[in-house]
Amino acid sequence: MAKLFRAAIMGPPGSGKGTISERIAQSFGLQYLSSGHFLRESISANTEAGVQVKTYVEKGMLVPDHVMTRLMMPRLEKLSGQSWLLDGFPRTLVQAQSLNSLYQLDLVISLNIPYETLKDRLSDRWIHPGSGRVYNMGFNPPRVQGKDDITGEPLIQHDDDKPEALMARLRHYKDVAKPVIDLYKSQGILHSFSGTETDRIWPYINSLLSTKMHAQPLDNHQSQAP
Ligand SMILES: Nc1nc2c(ncn2[C@@H]2O[C@H](COP(=O)(O)OP(=O)(O)O)[C@@H](O)[C@H]2O)c(=O)[nH]1
Ligand SMILES: Nc1ncnc2c1ncn2[C@@H]1O[C@H](COP(=O)(O)OP(=O)(O)O)[C@@H](O)[C@H]1O
Repeated sequence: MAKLFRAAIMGPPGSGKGTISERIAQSFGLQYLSSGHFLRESISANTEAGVQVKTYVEKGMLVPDHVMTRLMMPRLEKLSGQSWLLDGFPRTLVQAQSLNSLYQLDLVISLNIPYETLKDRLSDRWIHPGSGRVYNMGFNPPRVQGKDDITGEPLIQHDDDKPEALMARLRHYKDVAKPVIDLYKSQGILHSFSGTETDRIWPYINSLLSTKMHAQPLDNHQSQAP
């Protein structure tokens, strides 16, 4: 059996993390964990964590590090025998250090997408709040306008995806992400991809993952016959 593979994807809001993660999960069988999805799930289930994080998420502010770590770690522990891909976590240096103390990542993907592209995409982004499924009216529209493909429920737009909130969000993202990116660069596991179209970036990510996952040394303990 191949060794476990652990990856994270980083990039500003709208850079295509969710879209690319879905392709990675499908093509390579990694478990996909999205911090934003877990947060929204806790909020709609009205759990203790959900009550704690609601105001931050609604205002587009970062949830405090210790709350985020407490939300994510148990979910990673449950996946102890599996390969996974993290989206949206770690977002700060403190979160990255907490993660590092428990798991060594094999690969971090960083997406660099021009501001104008992000602005256009997010103003066209519609979400199914129950599942986190993401649509774009030009790129991947729902089958029926304004309705989720699976449940038929209405789609919504996040207030913080509107252009007036976006510039501040992107600036903030850059400030917070820089030390995290530097950390992963210094560990030699950071791979950056630039471009304006997911479909053009995807083949490079696909080929990187194929190489990296096949290059993983076999785990002798698990591969030996009993
Ligand atoms: N026009 C266009 N839209 C895209 C492309 N890639 C992703 N999107 C859309 O852009 C929005 C942001 O993508 P998403 O994966 O949610 O980004 P995230 O915020 O980084 O997770 C969504 O509405 C996607 O459907 C692309 O190459 N072109
Ligand atoms: N790792 C994190 N640390 C702190 N807050 C987070 C984290 N991940 C998500 N959030 C919160 O959840 C919101 C939605 O996150 P996400 O779905 O990743 O959207 P986006 O990529 O559009 O920022 C963020 O605006 C922030 O409030």
